[in-house]
Amino acid sequence: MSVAKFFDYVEAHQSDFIDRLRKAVEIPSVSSEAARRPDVVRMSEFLVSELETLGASVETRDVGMQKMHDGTTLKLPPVVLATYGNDPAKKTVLVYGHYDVQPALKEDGWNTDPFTLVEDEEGRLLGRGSTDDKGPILGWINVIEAHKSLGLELPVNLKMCFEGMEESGSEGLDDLILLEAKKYFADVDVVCISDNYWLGTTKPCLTYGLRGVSYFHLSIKGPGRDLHSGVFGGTVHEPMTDLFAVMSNLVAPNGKILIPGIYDQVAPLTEEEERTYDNLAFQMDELHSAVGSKVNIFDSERDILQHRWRYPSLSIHGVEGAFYNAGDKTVVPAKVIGKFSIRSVPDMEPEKITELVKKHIESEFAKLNSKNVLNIECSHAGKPWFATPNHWNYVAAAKAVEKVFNVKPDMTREGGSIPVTLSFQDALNKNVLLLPMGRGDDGAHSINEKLDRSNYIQGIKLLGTYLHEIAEIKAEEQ
Ligand SMILES: C[C@H](N)C(=O)N[C@@H](Cc1c[nH]cn1)C(=O)O
Ligand SMILES: [Zn+2]
Ligand SMILES: [Zn+2]
Repeated sequence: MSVAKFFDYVEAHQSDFIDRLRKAVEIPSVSSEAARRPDVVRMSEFLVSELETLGASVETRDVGMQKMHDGTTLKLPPVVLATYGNDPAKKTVLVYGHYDVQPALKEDGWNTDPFTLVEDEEGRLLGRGSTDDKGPILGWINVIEAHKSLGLELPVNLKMCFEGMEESGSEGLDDLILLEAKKYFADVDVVCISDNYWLGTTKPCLTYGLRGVSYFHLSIKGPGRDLHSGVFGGTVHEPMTDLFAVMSNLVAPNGKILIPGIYDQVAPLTEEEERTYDNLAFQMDELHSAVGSKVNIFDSERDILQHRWRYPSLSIHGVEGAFYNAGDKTVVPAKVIGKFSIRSVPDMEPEKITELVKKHIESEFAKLNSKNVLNIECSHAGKPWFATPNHWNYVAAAKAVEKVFNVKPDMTREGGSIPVTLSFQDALNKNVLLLPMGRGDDGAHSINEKLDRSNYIQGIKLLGTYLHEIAEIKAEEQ
């Protein structure tokens, strides 16, 4: 079938699709904040309603309770499972996305309210979740709408799995995938996830690798309450001083991780892998514009990509319990929790990472001779993922990119993490493809997150065309 009618529909309904994204961005579905949990649930209800209106069969799955760090529990948001089409003669494509978002406050430096979708004069659709991952999720829904309105059958059966905890470790989802592998997901042929970004700003890509992530909470407590630094400073072991001493020995300013043994598990770089970095559409100035300055550690594009994709990194994120407001409060915080994470790569194992981190931190803390109490916990961990990109799933996606963008896609890996990717690959034993919608400078997790109007609209065409190309794959190509 020619996709021309579908393309025309998408072009003509841009405003409707942007309105749908506007409604989604208005729901502040921040999974990491307990107070926002009702909004995360509201976001799931929004998706259910959109999908049901379009005639999909939808169910929500309760995935249990989340144990919070203070010992309380909180109900996890539901996983939305939906099916559109159920023809045994067609292939079945499972698509995954997440409807939760990272936190965002105007005071963080946003130019506009993060939970109001604003289109600027350059066609950038600004708002939290626009690119990560509400735009792509709605992309699939828009594809269904276009086909339904045009009276066209989808060329495949579409199964959807949308979760609300991806930004907080995908709690509960692995168990559901294992439970449903031979039931709800039994007839899945291939998996497609749109939840990452082009390498730069101009060329689409298909992605076949992700780093894993292990997130740590390092707490140090001592005094029974916050103290006056004038009265007690110099006379007590201060948790914040201990925390800074320990945390300053995690990573060097040049990015080298200081935890002994951490690089021992990293797979060596082969000549074959080295060649995959040749001719990628990635320029230093694109990195500078995505970062917002020229603070790159490495001077070559190749080194930058290798340190983003195939070497581990350690980032320090923040300190809970520390004084951080404007002004000069002279407090000694009684308990502080340092937050950091390690992006892991093949062949690193989360259990080994945690063991090495704990050993190193305990030994650094012991050197301080402090009477404070230290506790270190891994709050969530996901493994790195790697797929073979010559599967027909990738062939279909590459053809779709050529039809929509008139260019062959770059084949990339990604520095971020989507732990469920590996869960689907292992539990269903099916090929998984990452098919990004947004650009490398979208600012996911940052201030002023955006999705360009053209990426949203062309992205809808891409997702729809990919489904058509999957249907076109001949038996001998499989
Ligand atoms: C790549 C994806 N869009 C994403 O942002 N993933 C998150 C997942 C995560 C894990 N812990 C917290 N968030 C990421 O890579 O940070
Ligand atoms: Zn994210
Ligand atoms: Zn995401």
